[in-house]
Amino acid sequence: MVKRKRFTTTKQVNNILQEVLWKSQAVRTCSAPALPAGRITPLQAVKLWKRRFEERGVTEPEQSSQYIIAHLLGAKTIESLEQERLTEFLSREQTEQIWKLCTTRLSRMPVQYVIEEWDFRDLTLKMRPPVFIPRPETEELVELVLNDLQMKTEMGVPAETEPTCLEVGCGSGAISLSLLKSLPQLKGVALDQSQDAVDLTRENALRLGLEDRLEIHHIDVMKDAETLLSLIRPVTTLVSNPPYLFSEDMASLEPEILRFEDPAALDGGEDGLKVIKQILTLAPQILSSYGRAYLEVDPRHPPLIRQWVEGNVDGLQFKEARHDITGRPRFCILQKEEVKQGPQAGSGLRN
Ligand SMILES: C[S@@+](CC[C@H](N)C(=O)[O-])C[C@H]1O[C@@H](n2cnc3c(N)ncnc32)[C@H](O)[C@@H]1O
Repeated sequence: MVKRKRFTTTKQVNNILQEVLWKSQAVRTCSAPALPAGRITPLQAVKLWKRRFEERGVTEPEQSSQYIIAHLLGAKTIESLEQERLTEFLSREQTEQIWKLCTTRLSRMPVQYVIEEWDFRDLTLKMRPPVFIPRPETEELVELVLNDLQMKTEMGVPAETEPTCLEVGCGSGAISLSLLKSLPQLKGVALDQSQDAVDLTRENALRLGLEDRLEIHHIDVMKDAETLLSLIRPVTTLVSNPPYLFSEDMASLEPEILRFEDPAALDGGEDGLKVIKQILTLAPQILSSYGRAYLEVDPRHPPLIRQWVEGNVDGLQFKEARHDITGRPRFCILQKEEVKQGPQAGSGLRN
């Protein structure tokens, strides 16, 4: 399968210098560069826009130009197009479309929003600002959950514990929809505090024909915990890529993120743990016995989470931290344990 790859791999890129450059070049209004006088080929357009992006300090100039032009030619990548296609003249309408979308990219809108779709594992998802654009490391989180769930299935899970999943903070639906696509027996519930995210997850579920196995709710876990607990039955899997950036790091995000993505999707408060702590507090009530929670986190988080859970949450055990392909501890796995009978059994947060 031809797949587009995200070029920026982390949420957090210090790009202050580029922001200064961008401002000093006074391209805030992003006036549309003039259309070429004569006819040009896709390859010439790629080159021309790569140069223009470079001149204006747009990140990933070559990939941006290539993805936009490939998209307008009905392909995912330039490499997947035949040489003939790349060297024949574009029509006037095609050229105008390329100019329009590339000019939008000059405003620093991420390419994923410009072309209105992106690939996540084997899915192509609709993308719309300000809903969070899925990152490559989250594909690793899905892989981790799938491996665990597949292992359980192979070991013969009893019928009464058919796999069910709750995702907190579904965004575009990337995680839930990937899990459902790979596991036909899985049913899921996805929620988000953002109505835009809820709408986009619903749209993506419909496009992929997965809507019958995914319940989607507009819920803020910080404010509507009771509504959530009254809505769902205990699930075997709780998964989340929550907002986990430390607030102080928000200002150094690249302009693509700062200007277009919902800050509530990224900002995890002073220590990046605001939403994570709430999810873990609720986890013992959300999970069925021995059900597991899988979280994507900042590399500084795993020891803090372990310590906090041990001191504050009954009935939940920190199992392990897993590393991403770059070797950084980015995923936490926790498991619901049976609590010995007592006044606080299964109640989540300790008093
Ligand atoms: C980092 S994004 C992840 C989106 C998607 N799961 C993905 O991996 O592409 C975090 C998501 O959590 C949502 N979120 C943030 N705070 C929340 C809260 N208190 N309750 C529910 N969802 C929340 C945001 O709206 C955002 O969609």
